[in-house]
Amino acid sequence: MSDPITDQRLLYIHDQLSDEDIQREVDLYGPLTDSVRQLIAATLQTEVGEPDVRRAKALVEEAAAILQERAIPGPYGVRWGASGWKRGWGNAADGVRNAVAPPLTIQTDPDGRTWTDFHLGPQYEGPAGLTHGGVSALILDQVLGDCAVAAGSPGMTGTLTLRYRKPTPLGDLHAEARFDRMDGVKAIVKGHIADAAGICVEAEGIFILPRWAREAAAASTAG
Ligand SMILES: CCCCCCCCCCCCCC(=O)SCCNC(=O)CCNC(=O)[C@H](O)C(C)(C)COP(=O)(O)OP(=O)(O)OC[C@H]1O[C@@H](n2cnc3c(N)ncnc32)[C@H](O)[C@@H]1OP(=O)(O)O
Repeated sequence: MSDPITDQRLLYIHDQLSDEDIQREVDLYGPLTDSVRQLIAATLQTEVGEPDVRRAKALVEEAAAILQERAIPGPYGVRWGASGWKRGWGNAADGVRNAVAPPLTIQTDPDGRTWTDFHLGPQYEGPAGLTHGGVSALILDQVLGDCAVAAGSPGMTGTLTLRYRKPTPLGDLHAEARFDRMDGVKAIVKGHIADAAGICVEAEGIFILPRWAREAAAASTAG
């Protein structure tokens, strides 16, 4: 039987790709992912006739078959190249190869604040015309998690508390986070999503490096 911690560790991969090779992959797969993202929105919004829907379905299936001819068997994981360039390309919030990701481009200011301006299309709808609350949670989890990383305390989300203050529209939005404090091994980070009129969702996250990773880090420092 597989052990989830071992399985997770195996997906942190140092493959030593050069920056040039990684950039080539960004240039190749980034546009493919954008095309699939367009396809997702088009699938939702199309009003063409039945023959065109059937033709589109066959073309999509053909494209999927081409891509599946050679493919990894499971998740992408997190990979590092020779220079340390980190690729979480399967990440559901900001993965370069994940068409489900909005995607977010998260910036970090010199003072440690993380932020992103992003656009949510119709595929992220919950209540009519508004952002799905779970999508807001996805975005805040990532922006707050990256803020913990920037503060030098990377970790898994232990607890994420949200307060939905007013409905979040679809369209152009902003999210940001600031490191608040450490409480033992727990990094506490606060943030929000806002539209042009102000804050829609507030969040507080507790990020914890799992025990196995803390023990590995302590062992490498001791060694
Ligand atoms: C591996 C590296 C990961 C790096 C990721 C960077 C990605 C960045 C982007 C990320 C964005 C996306 C991110 C995602 O999507 S992360 C995906 C969603 N999160 C998960 O799946 C996490 C699942 N849970 C776990 O893995 C473990 O339970 C964790 C790691 C959370 C703690 O397990 P661990 O065995 O280490 O805990 P411990 O028993 O030694 O306790 C230690 C302390 O923590 C306190 N405590 C325990 N649990 C919780 C809790 N749930 N809330 C609040 N506090 C909690 C506990 O009381 C104690 O406090 P104190 O008594 O000392 O005061």
